[in-house]
Amino acid sequence: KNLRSKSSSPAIFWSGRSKKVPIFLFKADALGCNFTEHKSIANKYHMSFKQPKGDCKLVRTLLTCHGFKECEASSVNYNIIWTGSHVKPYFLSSMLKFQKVNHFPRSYEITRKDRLYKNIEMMQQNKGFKHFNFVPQTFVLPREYKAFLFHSNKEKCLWIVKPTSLSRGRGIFLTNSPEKALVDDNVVVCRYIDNPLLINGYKFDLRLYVLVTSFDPLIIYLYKEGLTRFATVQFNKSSKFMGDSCMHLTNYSINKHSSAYVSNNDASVEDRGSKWSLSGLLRFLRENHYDTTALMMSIEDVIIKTMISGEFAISAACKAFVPHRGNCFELFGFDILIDEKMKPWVLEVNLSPSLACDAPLDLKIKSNMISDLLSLVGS
Ligand SMILES: Nc1ncnc2c1ncn2[C@@H]1O[C@H](COP(=O)(O)OP(=O)(O)OP(=O)(O)O)[C@@H](O)[C@H]1O
Repeated sequence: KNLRSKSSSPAIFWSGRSKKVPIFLFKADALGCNFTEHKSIANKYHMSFKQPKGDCKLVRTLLTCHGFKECEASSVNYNIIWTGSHVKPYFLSSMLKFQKVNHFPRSYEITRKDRLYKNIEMMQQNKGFKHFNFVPQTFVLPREYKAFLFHSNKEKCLWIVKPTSLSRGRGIFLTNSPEKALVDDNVVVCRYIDNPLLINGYKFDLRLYVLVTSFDPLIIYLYKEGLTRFATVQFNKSSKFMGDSCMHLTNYSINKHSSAYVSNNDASVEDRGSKWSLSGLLRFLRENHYDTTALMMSIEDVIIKTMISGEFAISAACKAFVPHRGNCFELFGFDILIDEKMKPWVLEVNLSPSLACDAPLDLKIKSNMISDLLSLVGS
């Protein structure tokens, strides 16, 4: 019902979740349309830096450039639905063989912080802790406050508290006193990784793009390029600096407000300023004698294991609601922290990772990535 309630603009519809998320349906004009010319399109944007605004703008622009037309949400004659959130089961079950939607049912099993940890914890119990020890220990408060107190009293350490209802670093704080983690809001509290790998003294994390085209069998693609996001204050693990979010959080949305944020207006330079590309980072690490092949192998390993932890629930939901094997695909944004022992930690898996292009480097990486994704999904 909600999916079909019209908004003021005829082509944009709203799904009925707490956050209002636009849903776009597209129809291919030309049969056999593909995205093999995506590089020239990406370059065109790059050169003129015609910045697509908002997440769906990039997808919409790429699709319209390739002959797709946005169609009425009431249309049953569409090729692809692109939406920021899940679509309802009844909608999925009406899909025809050639139609695609950019989410799997129940993929929140890996994109919700609490569900992700519970699923990984289950794998730790069933398959051996050491094989699935790549997500920081997590408690959901107030529900698990007792268990949290028990663990935090056993071993003194730093915890990072994150409100479940907020994103982009909002409301996050560090604490070494467990009772301070109990606030009015529902939160997840995670063991703080206090030995991050540093570059020039700064903490960073990775945003990697992972496409799943099937959960049964599991088919995962890791995009070759990604983003490296730096904190803007040099790292110091002393509890004196616990309150400095520009030291401990690497979110762009937090650090962009810092006077120390260095933006990079040249997309051909990939290791300058507060945001680098993944390849810029790997080049820097290689030059400094780190084993980047081993690092990427362990990153692939944790990505695959993360997907395996949600595989059972998601493929069961697919069996129940998705009529054809190729109807669903999904792009996930993995946030990965590397510690000083070169061990990757999965901090979070983002549903509908941001496709906003605030800098030329974002545009270059994200437009190429989305073009490749659409080519792959459409082939
Ligand atoms: N367990 C941890 N140990 C060390 N640093 C962490 C940990 N968890 C989060 N961080 C830092 O805090 C930042 C924000 O955390 P996280 O991405 O989980 O929160 P968020 O506000 O939900 O962000 P997003 O907008 O990506 O959803 C991360 O980018 C990372 O720099």
